[in-house]
Amino acid sequence: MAMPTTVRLVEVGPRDGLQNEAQPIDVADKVRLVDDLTDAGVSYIEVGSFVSPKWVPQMAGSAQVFAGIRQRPGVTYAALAPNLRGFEDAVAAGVKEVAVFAAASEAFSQRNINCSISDSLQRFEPIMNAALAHGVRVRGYVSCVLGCPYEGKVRAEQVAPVAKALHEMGCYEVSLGDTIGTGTAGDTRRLFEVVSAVVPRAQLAGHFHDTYGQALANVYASLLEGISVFDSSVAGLGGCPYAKGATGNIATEDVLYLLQGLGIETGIDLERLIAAGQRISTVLGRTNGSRVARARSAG
Ligand SMILES: CC(C)(COP(=O)([O-])OP(=O)([O-])OC[C@H]1O[C@@H](n2cnc3c(N)ncnc32)[C@H](O)[C@@H]1OP(=O)([O-])[O-])[C@@H](O)C(=O)NCCC(=O)NCCSC(=O)C[C@@](C)(O)CC(=O)[O-]
Repeated sequence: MAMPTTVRLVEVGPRDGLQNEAQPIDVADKVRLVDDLTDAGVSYIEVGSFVSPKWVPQMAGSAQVFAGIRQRPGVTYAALAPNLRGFEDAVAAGVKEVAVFAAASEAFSQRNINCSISDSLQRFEPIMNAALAHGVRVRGYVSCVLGCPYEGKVRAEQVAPVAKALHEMGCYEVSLGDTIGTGTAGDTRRLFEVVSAVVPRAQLAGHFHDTYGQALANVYASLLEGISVFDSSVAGLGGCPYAKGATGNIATEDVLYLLQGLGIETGIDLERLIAAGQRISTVLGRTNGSRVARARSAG
């Protein structure tokens, strides 16, 4: 399998990253983060979520964030939508791309979106129809692809039918999420081998959390499997409110450094990205989760 020559990074820091913060974050700080990421050359930014504020309070101001950001032509500014209500709110906020999210584990599906996997897939159907009517593109997520906080190990054979269903209902890309960051490079290779039998590799993405320090190895393993889209989070922000102990996504700065070392271009300016991550880390009063950013600021 040839390694891809170009990679697209999906920046999920403003959404996956900030959704898990305990402290309130001002809309202005969220807007500044998205604008900084735009200025760093990021081509895809997940800005927020149109979910119930009772479930994820931190995403409550997403419409205001969309109203405040500078949108550069050619950059995708996306949001999560768990149901038709969320989709309609997203469209009203001017969102042109949404993501629906399912899980490979029943227990996580219940805890995260309060329904079974099969009910969630049915709930997405009206979103797909409405999206088609509004010219909105839909990306799909499958959570817990390598492990579940409630059920333990998850087999690739559990992931494949969920990814297939999302692809068949019209998601142009399906991102496979190692929500709790327990997966290894071997697990990752097997996952993509199995799932690519039902969804083409060009329409699959990898979404790795770094809880066990394996995320960068898993990105490399995915590259060896021909995967060329990765979700990452500036400064390694994040976690998941329904996956206790899960740390942030792999830091965008660290993936970028890996890719640059492989001669793979992304269009992102590493120094500006580091500055964006440092600024939001300071606002949140947290240690920057990017090893590359920490090393650069120490030097
Ligand atoms: C899906 C629901 C809404 C079901 O929640 P529910 O309680 O079953 O829904 P409901 O239809 O019974 O509605 C309950 C209340 O929520 C309201 N409501 C209903 N829908 C919306 C909406 N769209 N926006 C705003 N409000 C909404 C609705 O109006 C009602 O309000 P009330 O009458 O009680 O005042 C809920 O479970 C939910 O919002 N879950 C979101 C969970 C979430 O955002 N998780 C994090 C994202 S997933 C993730 O991080 C993983 C990922 C993608 O990064 C990949 C990985 O790492 O694995």
